[in-house]
Amino acid sequence: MPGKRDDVISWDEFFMRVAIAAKLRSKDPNTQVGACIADTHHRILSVGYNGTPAGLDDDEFPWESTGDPLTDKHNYVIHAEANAILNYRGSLKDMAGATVYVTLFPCHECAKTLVQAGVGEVVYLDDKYHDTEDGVVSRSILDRCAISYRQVVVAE
Ligand SMILES: O=c1[nH]c(=O)n([C@H]2C[C@H](O)[C@@H](COP(=O)(O)O)O2)cc1CO
Ligand SMILES: [Zn+2]
Repeated sequence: MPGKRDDVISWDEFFMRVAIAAKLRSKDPNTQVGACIADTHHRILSVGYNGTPAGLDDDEFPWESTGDPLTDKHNYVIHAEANAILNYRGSLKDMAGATVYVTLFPCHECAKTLVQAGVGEVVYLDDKYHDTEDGVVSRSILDRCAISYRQVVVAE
């Protein structure tokens, strides 16, 4: 077709770029994560990033891995994938078979939450915790629940 642009970005790249944009909102100094959930019709359902619960001021938050349960950031932060699910204001039925684009491979808590939300596929960018125990458990959950996952390469 004359005049038509052919070099448009793919759906994968588009949704991952949305996830990358979301992670730019994260105040975590060590790891920023973004997630974008797209349904089977290529419609964006929701977006999220890792942050503190509403009411807990993320500017005042210490954002440290102290090892002390009461102050350690890991016990307070809501993960990007969980926030993306919680940010959705429609029916969870819409998430059936949806694809989650996430800039970091989901932890085991997010893996099981995504499964239970009805998500059908996980597409991820970074996998820096692949060799940790959590990474092994996370893949075990996704494998046993027959949720496929694949890595994409998108420039950040
Ligand atoms: O799936 C995930 N989703 C997600 O939002 N996160 C967040 C939680 C923390 O704010 C941060 C991890 O911090 P750290 O790399 O310092 O342990 O990333 C972490 C993971 C995977 O570990
Ligand atoms: Zn998680």
